[in-house]
Amino acid sequence: MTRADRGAQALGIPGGVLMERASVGMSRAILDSFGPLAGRRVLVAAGGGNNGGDGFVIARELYRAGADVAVFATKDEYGGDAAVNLDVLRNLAVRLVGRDAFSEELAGADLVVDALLGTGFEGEVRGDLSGLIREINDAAAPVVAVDVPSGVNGSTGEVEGPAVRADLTVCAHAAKVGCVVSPGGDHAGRVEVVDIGIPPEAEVEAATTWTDAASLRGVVPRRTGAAHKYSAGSLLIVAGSSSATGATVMVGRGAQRAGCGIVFVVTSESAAHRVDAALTEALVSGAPEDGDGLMSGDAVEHILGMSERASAIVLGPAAGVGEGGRRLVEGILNGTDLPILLDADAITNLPGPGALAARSGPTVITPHAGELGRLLGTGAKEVSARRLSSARRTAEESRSCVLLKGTDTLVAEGERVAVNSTGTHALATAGTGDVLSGVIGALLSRGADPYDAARTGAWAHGRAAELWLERTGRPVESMVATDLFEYLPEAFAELL
Ligand SMILES: NC(=O)C1=CN([C@@H]2O[C@H](COP(=O)(O)OP(=O)(O)OC[C@H]3O[C@@H](n4cnc5c(N)ncnc54)[C@H](OP(=O)(O)O)[C@@H]3O)[C@@H](O)[C@H]2O)[C@@H](O)CC1
Ligand SMILES: [K+]
Repeated sequence: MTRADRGAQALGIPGGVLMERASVGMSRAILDSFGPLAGRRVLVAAGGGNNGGDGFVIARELYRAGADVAVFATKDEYGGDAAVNLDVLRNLAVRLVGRDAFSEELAGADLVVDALLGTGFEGEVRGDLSGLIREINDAAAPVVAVDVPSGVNGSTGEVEGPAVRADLTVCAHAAKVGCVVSPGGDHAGRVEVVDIGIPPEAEVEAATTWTDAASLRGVVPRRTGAAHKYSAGSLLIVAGSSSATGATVMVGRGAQRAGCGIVFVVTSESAAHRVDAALTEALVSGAPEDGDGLMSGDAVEHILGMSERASAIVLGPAAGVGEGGRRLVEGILNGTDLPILLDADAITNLPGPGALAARSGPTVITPHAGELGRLLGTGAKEVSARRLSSARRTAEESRSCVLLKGTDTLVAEGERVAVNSTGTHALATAGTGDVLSGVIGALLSRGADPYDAARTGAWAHGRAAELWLERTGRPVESMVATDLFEYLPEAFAELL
């Protein structure tokens, strides 16, 4: 955003013009959501930078719409465009209130506009601003955040102290990373983006992008006229144990619904017949197991033999954690250059992200915060607090593609990070991760590169859950992972 903004000014567009366009657009979005505001009381809390400057213009616009507007400005002296716009307010019947009147204004407000801190903020909120933020969060009135909820790091989504909880965040030019990546994203409420007139010459390629349907156009591999089952992608799934067959079945069915031509499964010897019965179209075989019914390190030879018929491998779900599992993962990683997705137990069986760096074949890992916290040795809490940097760091150290699960599923590879735009709380249920592994595995088997396979898989998986909600009208709590199979084809259809 900073580069785009500077680029626009370097082309000769004055900063004040950008501020005016941003704030007029934001005001329109505010009126669309909360209007009409004639006769209603609006309190604008404006900080000392350009975010506060936006607040001054919004105050003027909402005043023009008939609102009774009060403005509290944190600074005595302003400079630049913010000063110009504050001076305009002095000529209007907008009330400029001091800190002593802030709490009373807040109590009487019908709407609060948070223009304290925007993209210029990082770290922890200093001084009296933290008190203001706490008061805003305790107030009854709905809150609109300007550009970023104050206290949220707009570039990372990290939140180190108090941060505004908004009902609506109006962003200039593009959704800020901090408004969509958790925990910042959980503070933003609904996010609306307003055009501020940045010309294409000043556009920059963002390292962090939003995975929506448009960004996936042309990415999903198609089956050609002459396809046979192998050319349509053949996936080898190595999963499950004598006491856990469900995960294996869900990976398999997810892969089939994502267009994989043929699915092979290797699971524990004593579980193979049950998986075979549940996966009609797949070829299932059993591998040597240990006394606990987990595939043992001795299974490697059988698996590598099977892999000769596959174009990609999914390794992990419910395969067990321990010495046998570690030998299994190590043997497969070293034994083939096929694209491999590691999930669940396979991730837990890795000694660290560096263990993947030596692979020459493409690798995807799909941890949740707990699994990634174990892999990095930092713990789930640290990963949840710093999702973007945790995913980036893992991608760098493992030289792999990392999909970090969550309400804001992140896909990181090299310098790039994609934030998924689909999904619902319905997905917070057992087995959905297994389905996701199958979907991404299928895309890998069909020739998609890891980054595209992971972000397409995340999008389609989330979209299938949304479609289930839309079509059935049932409460989110009642979805089970197998419900996704019926809606995955429709989700993919939206991308084709
Ligand atoms: N043309 C443009 O530029 C456009 C910009 N736009 C708008 O400008 C916003 C960016 O403006 P910005 O760069 O002025 O930064 P901003 O978010 O107001 O923060 C600076 C203030 O925060 C303060 N502060 C910082 N850290 C702090 C801390 N830890 N704890 C407490 N305070 C802290 C810092 O205080 P200081 O360090 O100076 O004491 C200073 O007062 C952007 O989000 C968008 O809304 C749009 O209108 C489009 C056109
Ligand atoms: K703000």
